[in-house]
Amino acid sequence: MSSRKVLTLTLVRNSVGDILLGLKKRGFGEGKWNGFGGKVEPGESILQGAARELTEECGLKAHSLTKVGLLDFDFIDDPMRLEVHVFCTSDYSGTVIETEEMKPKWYKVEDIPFHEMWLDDPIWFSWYLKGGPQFKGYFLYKGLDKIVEQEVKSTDVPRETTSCT
Ligand SMILES: COc1nc(N)nc2c1ncn2[C@H]1C[C@H](O)[C@@H](COP(=O)(O)OP(=O)(O)OP(=O)(O)O)O1
Repeated sequence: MSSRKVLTLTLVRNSVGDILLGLKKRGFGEGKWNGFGGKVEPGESILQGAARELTEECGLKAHSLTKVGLLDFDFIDDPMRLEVHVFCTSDYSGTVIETEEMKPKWYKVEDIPFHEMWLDDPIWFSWYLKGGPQFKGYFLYKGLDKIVEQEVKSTDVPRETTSCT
């Protein structure tokens, strides 16, 4: 029987359009640049989980978050599906800090280091960057370094911005 883990992933852009990524220092995805996020904890909503993880991992407080997509990840020989809810925000306060989990850095969009990120990132990132309705992606990994099935498509669900206060 299969099971799933619900996670969040938040992409922050500043007033000049740069993207904040974090170098994961430990655990799953260690050594890769990614947005900020993690598991949704019991008793919190997905939005609350996304806001909490953002603060825990880079110090920023999101005032609102925009849901931009959903990514499902399966892994051959592992019954656990990862359901990753993708958010973005430019509505935040605070100072970016390095934490035990992440080393943050601002990137120009044209300099996003896809060669040091998850293999799926270059496939769905353009759906995030171009705006429009929410996207939905599916990836089947063999190990952590090979994708054997992939699909990203647009949904008819508009992006939705929700206040975090
Ligand atoms: C498999 O492909 C993935 N691609 C991308 N782009 N992002 C992924 C992938 N798998 C997981 N993620 C994201 C989802 C989360 O934002 C993090 C993983 O979070 P983590 O497992 O570290 O969750 P935490 O709750 O922070 O974990 P601990 O508190 O146990 O460290 O990566």
